[in-house]
This record gives sequence, C-alpha cells and structure tokens, in this order.
Amino acid sequence: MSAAREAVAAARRLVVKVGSSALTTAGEGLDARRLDALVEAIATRIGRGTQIVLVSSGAIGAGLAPLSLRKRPGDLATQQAAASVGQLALAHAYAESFGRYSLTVGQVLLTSDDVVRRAHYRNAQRTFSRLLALGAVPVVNENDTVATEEIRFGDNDRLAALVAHLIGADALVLLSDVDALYDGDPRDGATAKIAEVTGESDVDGIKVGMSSSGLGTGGMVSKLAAARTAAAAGIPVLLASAAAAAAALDTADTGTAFTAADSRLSARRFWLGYAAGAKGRLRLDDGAVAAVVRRRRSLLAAGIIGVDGEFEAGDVVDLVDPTGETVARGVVGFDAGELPAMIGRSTHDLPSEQRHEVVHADDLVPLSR
Ligand SMILES: Nc1ncnc2c1ncn2[C@@H]1O[C@H](COP(=O)(O)OP(=O)(O)O)[C@@H](O)[C@H]1O
Ligand SMILES: N[C@@H](CCC(=O)OP(=O)(O)O)C(=O)O
Repeated sequence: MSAAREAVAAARRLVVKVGSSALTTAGEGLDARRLDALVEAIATRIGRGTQIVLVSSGAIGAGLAPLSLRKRPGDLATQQAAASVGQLALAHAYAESFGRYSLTVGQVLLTSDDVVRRAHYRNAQRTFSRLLALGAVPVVNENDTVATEEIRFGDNDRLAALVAHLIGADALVLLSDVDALYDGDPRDGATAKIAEVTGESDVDGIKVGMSSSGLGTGGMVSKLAAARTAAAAGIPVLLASAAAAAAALDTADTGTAFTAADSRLSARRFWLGYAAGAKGRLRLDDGAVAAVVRRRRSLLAAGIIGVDGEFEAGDVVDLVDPTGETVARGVVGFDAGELPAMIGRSTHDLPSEQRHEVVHADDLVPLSR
C-alpha cells in the first residue's frame, strides 16, 4: 500500500469532495439513493473518529427538475437560479440523510474572496474549526447565487483543495463518476488506469478531458489540477468513484492516489502560491528561472525580460519562464509602471531607492510545474 493511501486511511481530518455527476442524473435531479450511500460511507468513517468536511457539488443539477429545465443552462443567471433552488434541496437531503446517524450538518457557502483574501481566510478557518469541534459535519459549496463570472471558482475541485489546506486536512478525497485517472479520456476508447501518481512524470503527456455527463464542470482537467495543488502543498489525494466511497474512506484501496510533497506549505505560502489572484506577470530569462525555482533566490531586475498587467507594489504576480509557463508566484516590490525602466539592469546600476529585490525570496513560491 502506498504512503498516500495509508495517509488517507489513517487521516484524522479529511476533506471529501463529491461531484454533480455522482449525485444527480440528467433530467431527474438529485439521486437520494446515491446520496444516502455516500452519507453512509462518511458516517462510518466519522464513527472511526475522523473529522470530515464535505464539499458537495450538485446544486445546479438538483435545481433543474424543480424549475422544469431539461439540461444544465449555459448562462450564469439561470445557473444561479437553479443553484438557488437546488442548494436548498441538497442541504435538506444531507440534513435528513446524516440525521439517520444522529449527525448534524452545517452549511458553508463560500465565495472565492472567502479563501483568497487573507483576512476572510482566517475567518473561514475559525468557522470550520468551531463546527468540527462541535461535532457537526460542514457541507460546503460555492455560493453560486452571488458569484459573478469574474470571481467564480466555477469548479469545486479547486475549492476542495483550498478548503483542505485551510482546515489543515490530512488528506483529500475526490469522488466522481469515474473510478480513477486514466492515461487518456476513457471516452476515447482503450486507456489504462493510473493507480499511483508519485510525481509529475506519472502524469506528463496524459490526455485529460472535460466532463462527459453534462452535469459536472471541470472534468478531469480540474480534478488533476486540484490534486496537484493539494499534493504540492503536502496533502495526499485519493481520486475515486463515488460508488466506491465506502472503500475509499475505509482502506483507500481504490482509485488513483497522489503522493504529497514532503513538507506542508505554511498558510501564507499556500495562499500566495495557489489561492491569491495574480494581478500581472513578470517574464523571466532562463537564468532567473533557475535562480528563483532551483536555488530559491530572490528575483532581481536583471533577470526580468518583460512585464504584463497593471499591478502595484504588494500585489501578487505570476513569474513565467521564456516559454510562457508560470513557474512561481510572489509579492512584487514595485508598481508595474516603475519596472520597464529597471528590467535587465543589474542592481548596482539602479538608483539607490530601487536597489532592492523585485520579489523577495521570502515572498516567492515556486510552483510544481
Ligand atoms: N484522463 C481521464 N481520466 C479519467 N476521466 C477523464 C479523463 N479525461 C476526461 N475524463 C472525464 O472526466 C469526467 C469527470 O469529470 P466531471 O464530470 O466534471 O466530474 P464531477 O461532476 O465529479 O466533478 C469523467 O466522467 C470522464 O469522462
Ligand atoms: N457549485 C456548483 C458545482 C460546480 C462544480 O464544480 O461541479 P462538479 O464539476 O460536478 O464538481 C453546483 O453545486 O452545482
């Protein structure tokens, strides 16, 4: 058994995320039987002394039938109307189902600001910790009815990875309608199951596609991104089918397991690397990429070849390599307007007030890819 599976099986605090496609059926709405089976698996694990936060999608899917909508709407306003109706049905179904095990649920609807802004992040942390201490099961979803296109998470896989870090979870379990990660989109025919992801080389070049059910949002693309985010931050991940929830939450001997990085990022560095929104980009030459990513040095003006975006000193920016790939993120020390005259110049050639790092090493997080 891999270390990641052992960690999931032994976790004292877990985030379990379930997708729309595992809870709802197109045209029929919420499937009470599948929801009950999931709740049974979670309640059993809670019975073993594990604290669980459930991130559940399905509000939009559950709201379709009551509003006589035949398929998932494409426009935001109708999606929000469906989520508004469906979230109530979803919360009611969970309250009733967990009630069979005398467990109380608490609904937590989050917007991206709640996990992206640092002050809000701490506030959300307090709420979760209190709910768990009181023995309740937090049931989380994005607050779809108030989210706008710009600030939306859109997919709950990422939200689940952020919540897992926020609550200090020992592991993250992503439950979907597919039983594992495959080396190609299973709809394209023969593909092989990937049981363990221990590093980037295990997923390099595999083909991941979008949702097939018409109910889910991000497909395997968002699941893989979320699993990588969590694993890079030190949280092992198990991706499995919701139908196998009992096994996933018991022995973890099913699905795809993602090995976590050795060290857990501090809340600040996790926020910086994965939660905060970037206001712009600094394009780096190869030498600067090596310095900041491999040698963990500060970024100096000499290694910057381009600046994009409107940002101010103190904002978060992406650091990209010459091919355009984001290799790190950090808090920038200068306004966007100041940088063009500085870039490419060595520090001692700059006026004295500009003789400091553009991004200090303490405020810089290299990303796994
Ligand atoms: N490489 C892959 N491995 C596994 N599933 C994949 C892959 N590429 C695409 N998929 C599709 O992703 C779907 C799961 O995503 P989605 O429907 O968004 O789930 P959820 O509603 O649980 O978030 C699967 O049903 C599958 O068709
Ligand atoms: N917040 C939306 C879910 C969005 C979402 O990520 O869905 P999914 O890809 O099924 O996990 C809802 O409750 O319908």
